[in-house]
Amino acid sequence: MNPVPSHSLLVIDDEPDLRTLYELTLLREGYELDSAGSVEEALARLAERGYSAVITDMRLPDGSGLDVLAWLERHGRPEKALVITAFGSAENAVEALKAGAYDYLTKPVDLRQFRSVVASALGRVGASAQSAAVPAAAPASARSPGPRSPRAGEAVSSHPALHRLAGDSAAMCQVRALIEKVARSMAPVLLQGESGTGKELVARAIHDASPRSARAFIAVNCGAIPEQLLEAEFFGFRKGAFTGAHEDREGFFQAAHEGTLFLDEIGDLPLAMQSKLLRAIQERSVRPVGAVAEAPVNVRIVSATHKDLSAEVAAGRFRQDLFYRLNVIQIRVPPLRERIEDLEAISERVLDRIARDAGVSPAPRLSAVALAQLSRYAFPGNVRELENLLHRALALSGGEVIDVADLGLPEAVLDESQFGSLDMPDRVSLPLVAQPASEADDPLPQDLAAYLDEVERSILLRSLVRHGFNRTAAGASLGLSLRQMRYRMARLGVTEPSGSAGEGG
Ligand SMILES: Nc1ncnc2c1ncn2[C@@H]1O[C@H](COP(=O)(O)OP(=O)(O)OP(=O)(O)O)[C@@H](O)[C@H]1O
Repeated sequence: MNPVPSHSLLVIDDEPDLRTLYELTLLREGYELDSAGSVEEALARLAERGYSAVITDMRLPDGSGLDVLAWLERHGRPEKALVITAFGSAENAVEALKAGAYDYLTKPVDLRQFRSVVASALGRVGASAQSAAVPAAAPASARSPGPRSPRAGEAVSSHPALHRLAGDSAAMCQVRALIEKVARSMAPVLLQGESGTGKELVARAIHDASPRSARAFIAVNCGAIPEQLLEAEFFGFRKGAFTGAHEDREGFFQAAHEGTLFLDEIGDLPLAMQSKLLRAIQERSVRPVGAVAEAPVNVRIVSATHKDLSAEVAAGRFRQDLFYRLNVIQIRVPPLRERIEDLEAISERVLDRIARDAGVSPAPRLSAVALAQLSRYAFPGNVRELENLLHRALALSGGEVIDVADLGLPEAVLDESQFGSLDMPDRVSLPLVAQPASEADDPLPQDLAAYLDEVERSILLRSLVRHGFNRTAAGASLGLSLRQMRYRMARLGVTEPSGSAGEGG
């Protein structure tokens, strides 16, 4: 292998023998090296210069590897951090990953794995890992040392991969910010969310925004594989391992080598397979069925479930130690009804896609009334159900505009109380403008709509003032959701003074 002197590393360990071992291993790979024996020494070196990556032991005489991670984080440093933890201390590994470590290794350190993890941290994908089982080699992705993670309050520069997730609700923005943050590390991610919410799309975005994007993203639906085939599918098999095994075949792990393995419906994995998966994750190596030796693999695991996995653990259906390994970082993908303000953007995106696939141009649009009706539907099947509904509606409409009739949503399935209609008759203003009997002869407004608008505007303003311009609270006091409140304010041109509470809690 060609030396790559441009990569510089800082190795932190208080045991001189181990330091020497790491140094010899890494020097042979062509890296430039510095070493330190304590937190204090490490921070002094880091204050002097930057490195491509830092490799630190967890336990140090004057502190812990986490202190080094915290310093890097505090100073917005771009170095990737690898942490070496004592064997069996999963808590430490999890803590390190949560603190921003790129990856961890357990003692005693397997040198082949060590080289491979360092290469992966430096973006030298494939540099020193075994490659027999690797699918078509792709060029190593160039590493650009960006910030370690977005600081609080800092705008997240969004990666193109994130644009596939339509919607700008607060919940969706948070999901995108988390994806961007976790994409850089090796930490396992657990996606939790109802069926059809977009978990696979999120998993793909994590992969595409990560340094592994040039390698494979392998998606596996754990619930769809017959139990007796699981081991062969996950780890591959050797020719002759069982009847019908006419040739060697790689499994999901080998196919995802140096890439990402997405384990969908992980809660459906039988207990026996859970043990084997845990072992593969801990050992970072797999043994194909019928093989004698294990082969190292470098795979990032993203898993997903619609189940409450901690309840599954409590019920004895899911291994606690595996849950612990998979759930280092959790991202909740909320149901569509909790971010109904995303409906328009997602519908547009879906209609564009359907039209493109069908070769139709321009893409059809939802009429305002159709959108209002959709927003009153709870979407138990989430975005996937919306997609199916739009497919059907498009076929029925046959034109450029999809209207209420094309949606085929019976009134009985629409929920006014929770989701509210944008076009509903005004429940607030009508009773309030009813005049007392003594005023029965007062002149009637010449423009009823404008008159009612004025009444509504004044009520909205009074309630906003009373609630310090907190739109959520003001809306709630009038029996309106935040979305309805926003719509009415926009329609009537009611604005809030700058610096006010806005949406509030
Ligand atoms: N924010 C979004 N913007 C655009 N399309 C989306 C969005 N979220 C989901 N989709 C689309 O909705 C469909 C369902 O998404 P996906 O398969 O990722 O959901 P899932 O949560 O993994 O479902 P399941 O749990 O059933 O496997 C996909 O076609 C996906 O492209």
